[in-house]
Amino acid sequence: MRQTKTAAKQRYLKKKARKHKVLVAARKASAPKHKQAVSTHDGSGDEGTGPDSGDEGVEGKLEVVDLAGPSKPRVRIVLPPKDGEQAEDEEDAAAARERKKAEKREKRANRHKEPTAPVAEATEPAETTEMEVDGEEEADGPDPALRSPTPPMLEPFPLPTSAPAPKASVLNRQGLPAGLENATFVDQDTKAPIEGFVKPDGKPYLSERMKGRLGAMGLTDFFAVQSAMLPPLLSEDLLPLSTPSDYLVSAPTGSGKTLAYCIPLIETLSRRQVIRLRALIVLPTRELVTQVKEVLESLAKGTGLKIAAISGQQSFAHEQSQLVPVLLGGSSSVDILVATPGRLIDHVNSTPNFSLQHLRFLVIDEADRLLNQSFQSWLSHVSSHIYPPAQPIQLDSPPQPWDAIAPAWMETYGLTDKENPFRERPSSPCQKLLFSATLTRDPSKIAALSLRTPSYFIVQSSSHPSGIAAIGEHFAVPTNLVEKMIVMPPALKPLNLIHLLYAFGVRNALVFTKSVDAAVRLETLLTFFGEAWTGVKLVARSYTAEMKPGERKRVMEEFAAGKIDLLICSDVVARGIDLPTTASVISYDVPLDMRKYVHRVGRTARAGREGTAWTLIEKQEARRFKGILKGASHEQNVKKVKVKEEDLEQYQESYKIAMERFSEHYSKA
Ligand SMILES: Nc1ncnc2c1ncn2[C@@H]1O[C@H](COP(=O)(O)OP(=O)(O)OP(=O)(O)O)[C@@H](O)[C@H]1O
Repeated sequence: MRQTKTAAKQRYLKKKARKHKVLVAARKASAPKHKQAVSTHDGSGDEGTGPDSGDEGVEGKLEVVDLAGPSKPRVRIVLPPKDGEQAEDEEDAAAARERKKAEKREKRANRHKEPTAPVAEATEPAETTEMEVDGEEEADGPDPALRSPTPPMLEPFPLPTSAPAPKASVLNRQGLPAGLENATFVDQDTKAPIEGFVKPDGKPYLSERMKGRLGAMGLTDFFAVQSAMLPPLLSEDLLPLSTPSDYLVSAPTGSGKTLAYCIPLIETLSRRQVIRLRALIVLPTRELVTQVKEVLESLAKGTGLKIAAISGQQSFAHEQSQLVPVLLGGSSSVDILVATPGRLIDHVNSTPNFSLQHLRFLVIDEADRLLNQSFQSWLSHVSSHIYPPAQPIQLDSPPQPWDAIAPAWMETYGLTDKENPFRERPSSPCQKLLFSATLTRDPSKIAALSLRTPSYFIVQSSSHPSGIAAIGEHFAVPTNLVEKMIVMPPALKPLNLIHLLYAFGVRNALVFTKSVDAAVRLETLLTFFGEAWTGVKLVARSYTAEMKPGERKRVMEEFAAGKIDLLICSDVVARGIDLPTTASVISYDVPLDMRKYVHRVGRTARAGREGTAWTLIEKQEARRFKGILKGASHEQNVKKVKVKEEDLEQYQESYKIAMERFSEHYSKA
């Protein structure tokens, strides 16, 4: 035994000497040609990944392992492991095997991923297995596809993570107004009959006219957010004696937030005598501006209130002519203005006599979005026009009666209330109301609003509350929403979508893609597929911000009328848009964060209806998506659905034809 060991050792030392010679020869030979040495390898220059040197005389591999510089290539000999002395080499070999596997996987994944099309080649051999469709393994460790094929010395690219929720005391110190760290919770299932909606003293909150309007709209009961918000908002007068409190309201998508602020606005302002701009509603998109204006007009019938919208859908001059009567300073042609922030600031800056000094209500709907994006610093602009400036205003000529100066502004105009000289200077009666399905309580955003004695209301289901852990942000989805996800290899994503449509019978669906371009391409593919498919036909249309307003309106109407089965869009319609016929939402591309997820899925299951949200997840995205759900304590709500590879085979032939046409179509374009 001992002899055998000694003989082995001698053999080893001889080999070592031979290798040393080779090493010296290699040093000499490779010094000027080190680059070439790399290129004859795999091109990566990675340690331990190079192929065999091909030197038959040496039991091992000669590798250029590092390029310190042109004059100093470092070469090492990789020997087969001996008697456990080369544990490090074993690790190297294992690491190399892992890397090779990862490289193969990456190559396969790259073959699946056609960079310009929204789909991958259907003809690619499907590698789906039960495990992959299930995506189960992500729960235990990193997705193998995510194990980086890049050299091990590189740190993995960090994925975004949510910051831990700050404590209430910290939020207070950072400037969150008192009252906001403790929310009032309202059960989403609460309902209040409109007929018996009366004050504690038995007097009705609503006028007969308003009740008539709500009846005409088919409403019999108030939803939770309405029954919670109407009493405090309807208790104040048109010009309250004390300054009214501000409110922040977080309620799920489709829970009726629009009426929760439109009804009090109309009821309060219908008592006005002269027209002043007393309510301003700010919304992030044109679609929402139009939608809310329509709701207001419907509620305001018979009041004489004037409502206008400024969102850039009409020319600037036309909008100006709607807002201010010519030559009359401080006056207004409208009582209620619905606006996008950018256009609003344009008018504040450029429309003569346009003034916000009379505002009684400032409503910020989709507040988190509007507060998170600066939109030309719209909020500070608006704030500086609601409150009178500290210094007196220098006028070219003395103010005239028709200048219609708001009481709160009189002093700065050099005017005093002569009839009541002892009266305190009235502060602005402007009441701020913030609404969203994903409202932020980020102090840095909220502080800019200068809220007065604010209260915070959260409407959520008592049966499955969600997202309360994060004090900074609250997420809730509609009670009747069913949430599902399918995890699949990227190559099979289009076929999984097709399966949802043709086998699961998903119709009246909004499909979300990551970009406008992806939406248009998916529409093209589905149209070609539909033409090749011999079974049931369906109509898919893309809906993008690039379409003309008239075309967008027509497409919306066709979808609402059930003439379009599938409306494919980017996140432009994810917020606020109310299309009651939407039965399903499909996230063809995974939403980037929880907020986007909540707004997308909230296009269905609105106003107490049923609805299903599907999320299609490429295998390598699964871990991240689950992390997003987990961060909002929502992972239990989304059920995983398995789709077997054999179920997709039936579409292969039509899909191949569709892909050929698709490639032809885009090669011509
Ligand atoms: N009390 C009610 N009874 C019946 N339907 C209602 C009631 N209140 C609102 N609705 C309907 O519910 C739907 C959703 O309302 P709304 O658009 O205001 O939701 P939302 O909370 O603003 O949603 P999102 O956060 O997505 O903007 C609308 O079609 C609206 O007409």
